Amino acid sequence: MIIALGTDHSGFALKSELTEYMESIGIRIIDHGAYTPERIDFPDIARLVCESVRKGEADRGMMLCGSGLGACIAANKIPGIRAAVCHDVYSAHQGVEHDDVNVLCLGGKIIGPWHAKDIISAFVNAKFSTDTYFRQRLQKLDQLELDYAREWVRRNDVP
Ligand SMILES: O=C(CO)[C@H](O)[C@H](O)[C@H](O)COP(=O)(O)O
Repeated sequence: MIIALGTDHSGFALKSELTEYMESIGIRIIDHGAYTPERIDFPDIARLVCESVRKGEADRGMMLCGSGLGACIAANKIPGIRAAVCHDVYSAHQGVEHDDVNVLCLGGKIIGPWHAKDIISAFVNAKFSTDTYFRQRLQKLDQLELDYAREWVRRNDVP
């Protein structure tokens, strides 16, 4: 599996502790930074990670920030992205199985590397369910995205 990986400064230390493990379990990483611990805004990195997923360069994405929350909010602004903060193993696999989560968000100030490794393993080994009703819910998520994009276009008087 190919994972587009990104972090801001607050997740930088955790990212550094995870890459070797990820490669050891067969994950190929596309590293979108940050490459140093200097302050950097998570929306800028989330854009790169999510674009990588949207373009199909990566199968899934992973974003780190201090809490995981800012990264998750940013990622979920991007069409086609279903990001989730998962700080437990159950959410990490259930999120993929039921909701087709495609960007895992972790908080570098919240969890340590050992717990993060278990969560990553659960995330990458999980597959979206074949049950029709989960697919129907995804279609409803897409419809929400479309409806509000249309509303934005109307409100901003875009021809
Ligand atoms: O957790 C975050 C957003 O949800 C960020 O990664 C930052 O850690 C947090 O906002 C604090 O920012 P600062 O620039 O480190 O003060």
